[in-house]
Amino acid sequence: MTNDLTLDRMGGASAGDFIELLKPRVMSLVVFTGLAGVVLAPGHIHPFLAAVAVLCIAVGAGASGAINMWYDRDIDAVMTRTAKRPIPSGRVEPAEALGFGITLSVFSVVVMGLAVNWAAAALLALTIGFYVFVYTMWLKRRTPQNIVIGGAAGAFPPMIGWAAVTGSVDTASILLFLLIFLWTPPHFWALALFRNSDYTRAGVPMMPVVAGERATKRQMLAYTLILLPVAAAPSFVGIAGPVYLAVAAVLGLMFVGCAVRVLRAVDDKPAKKMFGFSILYLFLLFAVMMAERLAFGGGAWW
Ligand code: HEM
Ligand SMILES: CC(C)=CCC/C(C)=C/CC/C(C)=C/COP(=O)(O)OP(=O)(O)O
Repeated sequence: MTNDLTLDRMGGASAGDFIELLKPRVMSLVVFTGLAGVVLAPGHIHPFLAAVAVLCIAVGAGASGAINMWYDRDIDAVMTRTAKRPIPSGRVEPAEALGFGITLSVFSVVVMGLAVNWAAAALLALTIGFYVFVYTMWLKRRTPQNIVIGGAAGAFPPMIGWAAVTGSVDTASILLFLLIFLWTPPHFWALALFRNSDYTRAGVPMMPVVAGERATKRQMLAYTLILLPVAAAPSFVGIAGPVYLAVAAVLGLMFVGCAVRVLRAVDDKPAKKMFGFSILYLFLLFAVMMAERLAFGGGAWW
């Protein structure tokens, strides 16, 4: 027996390789926003069921990441950032990854349905399907709007968490969806700007490849500006209060500042900084929303 994951072989691949298929770093923030949906929703859920719901979101998100890696194995092999992934580097067979992803997808949806409710399960299934079929298989290789439309997949988790508590979709949960939906283009295009050569080599029509750097940067600025009122809105529909509003305003202006610096930049540095800040921005917004809710209770006091 050994604890070393690399020695813990499963049909030629290590357990660590299968964990890598779940895209754990990207999915951590997805799970965090899903947890926020659970915390912010009105009503009560048993803490054990809340944990099951968040776990199902985590497993479903990871599973769809594994299917994405199966489908994208050809382009992942030619991009520097992704070439060392388990499938292109030959550590995991494509069929193994696909089977792993499908099994975990079905498992996450069925457990969510049986243990929590079928509204949350249906939304989870929709999200997995959106990431796999709409983003990965349909849009990613066809249009520079791939991540604008496909980005909806990453925006669903708070709605899934919310539905786990309420069994429904509400205006407030749609607002949380909208916040992530509008955040995704500046988040991703910041990365695409400094990974432009990867996407060009792989023939993926990301916005900087197709429309050029200048047009991409202008659109990023537009999205950060639209985000300002949308990110403030939770304080006006009862799911956040004045502390969140102040934080959203400051972080929102900083995000706009990042976009302005990217627009003026002659090198990659500001884009790299903006990508890092985008993750901190979304994490802090949802953290403060949750903290304020847990500290002060419902939105009626606002
Ligand atoms: C269509 C939408 C999205 C696209 C195309 C996208 C794309 C990417 C890419 C390509 C990376 C680099 C990953 C790597 O280096 O392996 C990344 C990183 C990241 N993304 Fe996104 N993303 C999207 C939406 C989201 C959403 C919705 C979240 C969470 C709410 C998210 C959270 C993260 C995080 C936390 C990282 C950093 C991972 C690390 O530490 O390396 N992304 N994203
Ligand atoms: C079920 C559930 C909750 C799903 C969440 C889905 C989700 C997080 C979607 C976000 C989209 C995402 C991480 C795209 C990565 O782009 P890519 O796949 O083009 O990135 P890559 O080049 O790194 O493979």
